[in-house]
Amino acid sequence: MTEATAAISTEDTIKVFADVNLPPYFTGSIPLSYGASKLFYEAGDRTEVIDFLNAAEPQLAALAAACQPASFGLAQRDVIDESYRKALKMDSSQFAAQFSPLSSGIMKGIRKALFGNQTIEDIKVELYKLNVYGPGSFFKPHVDTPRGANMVGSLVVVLPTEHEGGSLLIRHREEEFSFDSADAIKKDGLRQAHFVAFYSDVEHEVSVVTSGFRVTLTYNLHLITPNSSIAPEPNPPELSTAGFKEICEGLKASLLPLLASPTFLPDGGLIGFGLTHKYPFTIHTEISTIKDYLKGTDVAFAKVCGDLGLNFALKAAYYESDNYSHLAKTWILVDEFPRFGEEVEGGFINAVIEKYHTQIAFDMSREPPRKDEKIYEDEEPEVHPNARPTFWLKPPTARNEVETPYISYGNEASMDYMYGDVCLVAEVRRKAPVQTS
Ligand SMILES: O=C(O)CCC(=O)C(=O)O
Ligand SMILES: [Fe+2]
Repeated sequence: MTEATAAISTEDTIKVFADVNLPPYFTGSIPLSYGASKLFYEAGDRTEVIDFLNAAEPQLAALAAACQPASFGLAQRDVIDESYRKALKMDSSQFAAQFSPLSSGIMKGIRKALFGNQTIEDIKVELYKLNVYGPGSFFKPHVDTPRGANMVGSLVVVLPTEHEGGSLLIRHREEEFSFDSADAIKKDGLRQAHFVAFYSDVEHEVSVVTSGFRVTLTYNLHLITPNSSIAPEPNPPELSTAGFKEICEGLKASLLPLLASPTFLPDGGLIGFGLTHKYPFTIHTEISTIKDYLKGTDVAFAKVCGDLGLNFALKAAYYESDNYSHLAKTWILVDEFPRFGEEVEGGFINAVIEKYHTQIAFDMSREPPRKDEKIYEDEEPEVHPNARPTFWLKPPTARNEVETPYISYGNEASMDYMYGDVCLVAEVRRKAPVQTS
């Protein structure tokens, strides 16, 4: 490298570094969809509601009347000084807003635009106050008082009300940015909230509101790092988690000796668990995705299988329903809900076995037929040649029953239904016996 190019590139690089300047704010608008526009607040001993998609002057005046004068931080104290800040505030304990920066997607934008998804685990948003700026209100230039060591920024959401003035001015590195939310709100027909998020070190002010009411929700943005003093989520009470752990331990303690016993499924087989809870799905749902939704004891079954190193999966289980129940020993277990566009010949079960990847389970856990029960020769349970011996440790519950319609073929084609149940099935493997010749 020659000296000249080295000198030029150094200068260039220095210039690039000197000029780099990311905006210190993130702004945008968000439609206040149905259900996100209402705010409930305490007014004396009454609870009032205001809908920001339809807020007339008297309702805004009533909201203002329920507020208190807004203070600001000066030398570690909260002071009220109307020559510096003339505005009204309501503490977050006094109101509930349906609007949420999380469900509206604003937080996703803030994380991306202002915090670059670096090593930051998360940015927590905390509702701070509601502010009402009536005619003549303003807030002179200031930097927000840090509320906690991890506070990294503020989010201001201006709700769609008719007003003039009240621009938010942001200053950073001799640059000024102005957000005339009043104008923007008017332009989109009072349907959208406008927001600005900015870093904690950024100076800002609110210019004088000349008419109407400017209503804002303000939020603190906190940085959550592994070492931060703010816990991302409070730890749950001891009891609730201990219960789950104990259940898993109990299940494991009873399953382990069974698996270790040489007489239990000596050549391997399947163990099944009927689900305790009901899950929302249709025959178009991919069965494996239901795993993510398991609750309560159902998660416990899955966890125990996982901990014991058993392969397990959710399956749709069907049995021939026209057998007497004590003969219904053969189940078929399928990874997806069977669907037939074509006519089904030779019975549903056989058609599923033919068309889908199916495990055939021979139920070992049912009582054998009683001695005094009359069994006809042709009712004897037939064991399918590929059937695997199976124990239902908890029988299918029909709680997650799926109705599978199909056209059965007979003298006349007719519509038939099979009922299956979603359950958890785990594989019990035994070492293959040593071959002797
Ligand atoms: O209402 C606004 O636009 C910002 C108010 C503000 O700066 C504050 O509450 O600290
Ligand atoms: Fe501020």
